[in-house]
Amino acid sequence: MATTPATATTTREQPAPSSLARVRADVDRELSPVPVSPVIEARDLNVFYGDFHAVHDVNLAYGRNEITAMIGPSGCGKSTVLRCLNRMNDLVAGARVEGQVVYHGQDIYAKGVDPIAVRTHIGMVFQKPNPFPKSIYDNIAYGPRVTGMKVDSMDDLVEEALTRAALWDEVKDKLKQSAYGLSGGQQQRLCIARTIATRPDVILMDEPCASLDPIATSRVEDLMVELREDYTIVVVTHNMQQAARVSDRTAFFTARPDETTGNRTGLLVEYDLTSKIFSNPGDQRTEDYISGRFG
Ligand SMILES: Nc1ncnc2c1ncn2[C@@H]1O[C@H](COP(=O)(O)OP(=O)(O)OP(=O)(O)O)[C@@H](O)[C@H]1O
Repeated sequence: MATTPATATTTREQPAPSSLARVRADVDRELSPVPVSPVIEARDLNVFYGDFHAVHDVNLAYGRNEITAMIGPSGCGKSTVLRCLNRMNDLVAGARVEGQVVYHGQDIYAKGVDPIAVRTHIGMVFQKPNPFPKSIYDNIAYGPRVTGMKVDSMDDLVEEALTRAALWDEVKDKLKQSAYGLSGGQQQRLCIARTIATRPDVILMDEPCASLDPIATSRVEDLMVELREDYTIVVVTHNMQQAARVSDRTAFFTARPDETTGNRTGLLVEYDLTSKIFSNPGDQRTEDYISGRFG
């Protein structure tokens, strides 16, 4: 069984477009070429929707306290892979997963593993902010309550989660008001706070800024970089500037058409440090994509 992620095997000389060069000094840091002691790892991951082979043989390790971006053209399987990482695909009719997702040494698809427990450790933030039709306070308290989490003071936990999500100052005087009264960007930070409240150590984000304006996007990106200190973050994004701005490592996926059926199966092309992917990718397909030649 292959456990090492795909890595570049060739060196290319053409530089990436300057707009994708790293622009945030606070993101850069020294990292080993592959993640040391990954928190979560996809091994020989294949995903099917009915007869359709959506994702082929993905091997990818997600480093502790790192932000990993998954990028690639529409339909290459990024969201499908993301949903495998906390068994969200269990909820999709007809979806079937083969291979392993190993979280702290445990295959989360092994017999007897409770998917709800998995999702409290590996939380997810979706493309559209989806607060519950409840107060701001109850949105945060909901997860700890339903999972029976032992909490000394719910008030403290709510404050802590909202503070970590950089929202406390904006909402501390209206905790009993409906979450629907918040702006889209605030709602997304509330959803991040709600995820944090169950004390996960991995946060999955599926295009978390897709419905936000540039200012709200920038707040969420800042938050991601702050949260990296305590969490392992995996983000699917269509926005290559965003991947270049916030992530430590980037995985580039593409979709390969089947010669007989024409069905397009997603595969991992290349995975490396973000600075390398956007300046000197090892695969022509990556370079074509990041330079806008296809996708
Ligand atoms: N619930 C589903 N049932 C059937 N096929 C699906 C389902 N979800 C995704 N697919 C198919 O699986 C493939 C991968 O989809 P996925 O959404 O993971 O790709 P993606 O790279 O995230 O795309 P996008 O960037 O457009 O969101 C696509 O061909 C898609 O049509």
